[in-house]
Amino acid sequence: MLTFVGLGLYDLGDITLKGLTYVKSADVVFLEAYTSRLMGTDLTAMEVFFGKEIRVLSREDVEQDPAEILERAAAGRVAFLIGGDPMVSTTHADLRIRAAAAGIETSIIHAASISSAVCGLSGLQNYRFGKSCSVPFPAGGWFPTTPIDTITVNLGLNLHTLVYLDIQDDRCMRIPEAIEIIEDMAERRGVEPPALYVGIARAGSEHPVVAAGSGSKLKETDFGPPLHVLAVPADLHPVEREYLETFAGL
Ligand SMILES: C[S@@+](CC[C@H](N)C(=O)[O-])C[C@H]1O[C@@H](n2cnc3c(N)ncnc32)[C@H](O)[C@@H]1O
Repeated sequence: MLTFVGLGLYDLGDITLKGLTYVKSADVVFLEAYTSRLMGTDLTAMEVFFGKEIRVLSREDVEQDPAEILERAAAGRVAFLIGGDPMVSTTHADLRIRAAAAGIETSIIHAASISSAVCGLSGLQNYRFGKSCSVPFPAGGWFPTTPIDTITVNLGLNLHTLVYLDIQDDRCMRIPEAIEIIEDMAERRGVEPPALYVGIARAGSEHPVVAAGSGSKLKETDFGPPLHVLAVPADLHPVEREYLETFAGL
């Protein structure tokens, strides 16, 4: 049995009761911390909380060589832990398909996702979002411009864009850096950079920071520690504008 268990957004209080019950009954517990991360806890605290040893998996373990996960799931109850909701902006659909092809029973225990938390914290209406995108750290000569293309297409359709920020082993991208990169991409593509952003830090924590404004304003805003995410709004509905004025300093 392979169960994908969402951990929610910030700390150990965010897993659902269903998720907690399953993890406590699991024979093996795996954690992937490369698509998202709970910044309000750490591995040791998680092991104590669940009363289980947790094996941390790399992207290669999951996407290229999942044989061990599948073998353990064929023999017993495996909990596969993922930040947020397990199938939102991850590639774990592939692992679930592989498990099904191997005759292994699978299930998903959902949890809060950044994709819905952004709507609550910003007031941007969820049905007005277009395709989302991710801003990666530039590496060597590699400087993709896909995010600005996605934002530009969405703005042309009057749709909001959710912009995920890169997570690496030793660093998580912050809002000011992401805006700098998006503006650089816009210049390379010869398009106008977004006039308005909403930046959100530590959704799910007691004190998330939410700020709306121009690129130059948000680059000067102190959002505190990661995780950070951005939204690029399309034309604001009057209620969206009022919400941002009330809760995000627009
Ligand atoms: C690739 S998405 C994975 C989404 C996850 N499966 C979910 O449902 O929430 C991860 C990105 O979302 C953003 N993110 C996730 N959790 C966050 C949080 N609590 N606060 C702010 N941004 C967050 C960060 O930009 C992070 O790099």
